[in-house]
Amino acid sequence: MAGTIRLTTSQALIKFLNQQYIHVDGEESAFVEGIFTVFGHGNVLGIGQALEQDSGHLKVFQGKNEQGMAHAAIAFSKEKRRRKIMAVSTSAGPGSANVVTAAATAFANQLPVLFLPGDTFATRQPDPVLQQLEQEYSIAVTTNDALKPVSRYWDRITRPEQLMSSLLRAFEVLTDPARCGPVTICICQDTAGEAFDYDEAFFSKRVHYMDRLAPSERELLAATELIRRSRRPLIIAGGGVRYSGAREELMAFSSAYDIPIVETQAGKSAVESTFANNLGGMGLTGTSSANKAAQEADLIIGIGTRYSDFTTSSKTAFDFENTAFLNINVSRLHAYKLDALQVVADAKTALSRLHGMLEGYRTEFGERIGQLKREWDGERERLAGIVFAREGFDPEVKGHFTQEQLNEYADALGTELPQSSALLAINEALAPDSIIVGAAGSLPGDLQRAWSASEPDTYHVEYGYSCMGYEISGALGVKLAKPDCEVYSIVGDGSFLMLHSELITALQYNHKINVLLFDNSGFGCINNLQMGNGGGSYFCEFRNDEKQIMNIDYAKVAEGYGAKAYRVNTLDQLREALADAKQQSRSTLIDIKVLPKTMTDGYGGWWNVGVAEVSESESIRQAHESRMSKLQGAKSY
Ligand SMILES: Cc1ncc(C[n+]2csc(CCOP(=O)(O)OP(=O)(O)O)c2C)c(N)n1
Ligand SMILES: O=C1C[C@@H](O)[C@H](O)[C@@H](O)C1=O
Ligand SMILES: [Mg+2]
Repeated sequence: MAGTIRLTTSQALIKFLNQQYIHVDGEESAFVEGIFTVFGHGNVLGIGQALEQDSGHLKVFQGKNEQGMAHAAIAFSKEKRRRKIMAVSTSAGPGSANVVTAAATAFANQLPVLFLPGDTFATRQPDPVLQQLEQEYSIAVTTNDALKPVSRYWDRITRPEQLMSSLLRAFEVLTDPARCGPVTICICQDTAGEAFDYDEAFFSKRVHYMDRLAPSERELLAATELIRRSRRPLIIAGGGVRYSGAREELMAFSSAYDIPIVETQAGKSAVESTFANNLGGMGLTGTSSANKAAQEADLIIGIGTRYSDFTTSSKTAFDFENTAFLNINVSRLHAYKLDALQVVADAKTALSRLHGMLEGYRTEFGERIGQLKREWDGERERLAGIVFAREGFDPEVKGHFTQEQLNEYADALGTELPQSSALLAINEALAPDSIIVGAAGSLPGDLQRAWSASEPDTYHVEYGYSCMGYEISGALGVKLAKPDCEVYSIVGDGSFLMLHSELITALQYNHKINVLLFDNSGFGCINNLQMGNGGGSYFCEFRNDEKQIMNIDYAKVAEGYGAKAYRVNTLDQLREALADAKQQSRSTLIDIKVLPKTMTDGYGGWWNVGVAEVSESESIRQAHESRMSKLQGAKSY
């Protein structure tokens, strides 16, 4: 037997993390980049001590909020195509409770992150230790059990030697493209400092091979037969296309056979928006062109998509009677959806294999693709040119606010800027290789429809969980992954207020991010949702007890942190601020006051939401009826 080495559990953990490598397409690199920490009594004396003694190549970051730093870790692995991760170390109790939301975000998006929350004492000697729940039905239940449903692998370390088998399971999951996601290893706070004679072999360099899963001959033959039978197949490009790095194969496949492409939020910018066959966003927040193409299609080829309700317009986006589905996905769970023919395989490999088998085939879309694309380009131009007027203004979201109410907003916020024009002006001004980051509110809808990503992999919107607060933390994670790119967080005022603490971390460590804050003084998209379904405007506008609209000086908040800040009420000011922000070496925030109801809306999508079945309001009763009638045409599972 090889020798042993005496280490604490935490020292062994850090030593092991330093020895994990990943191998993809012949390239090998270290898998764990670093570790975010907020120290408390549950981790500072264990993991804190181990890092202080010898962190190896791991970069150590001090987070400001556990959820925020975990979101940065998620964004990092998303940007690195799941081929490099960050670990997240928290204290016990509230520190670990704070990462439940982030673990759920990582879970829904299938992004690998290693969570290392502290836990109660294994010996139970001091029970109840500070922050212990003392659950009556079981002393073994701690806050960390709340992480079980949002972890792909979960374990609790109560003895130092358990760490070895636990970490092997953890890294097997973290490096599997079909099952990866958040992995949680809770470490009891006494165990964290306890020593053990570890087998030295445990710390040898380990290489995890992320081999590309190839389709079987049976799958390929069935898929080509299905495509050949189809006259109008349509590709939905999901996140899997980006994780697989299948841009070239997808473009070649689409061009060779004239197959239009539509994009999900996660798949957007897998192929640049300017590509002739790319019809843009699909579904509820999609373009009219993509949604029309989906209705006209007789075969949907879903590549690396999990078919969320936003993508399928709650299963109304297709002519289900006459449309077949072909799913290419590394995950069997997703490949099985919508009764599809399943090709359980890596996107890049599957596309290149299929390409060679379809000689002579061509779809009937022909000129229709260019026609649909031009149609949307025209609509984009209209959106960019919208100008507010004090009289007779017809906002994109219609019939909710009167002209007087819109004027009241214009006065209170001192602005006449429509959201869509501001966003498109930003799109025009930013360097094409800038990366934009978003997650929640009305902005992801505008972005999926109207943002032109003229370079691949420049669009980073977390919409698997659409978690408010991801936008700024996520921008930090993206910057850490791509330090040479200019990174822009596109965030609503509601999301900003919910969580922006990692802006301080970005300032602290000099990782420049730019925050583009769209302030419409409210939870705008939810206000649209309630009013669009027959309700009133109820607790979604930011008004005080006197019903006055709140006007918060967010630029001042950012200045307080040390960021360079700008106040913007016109397109000219916006362009100037963007130009100046680009010259800065420190993080910036542009406080853009925009009018409510001026985000994009419509374009053929539909969302099945829980409208009240009985109500005193006629408009709500109508909304319920219209939902029921829409559901008649929806696929029921
Ligand atoms: C953590 C979290 N809580 C609640 C929601 C539900 N939600 C979605 S969007 C939204 C309001 C967003 O407001 P804001 O960021 O100002 O964007 P706007 O819609 O006004 O553009 C809320 C409350 C969410 N997505 N995430
Ligand atoms: O409830 C929601 C509605 C969506 O419009 C929004 O983008 C998303 O953040 C959400 O949670
Ligand atoms: Mg808002």
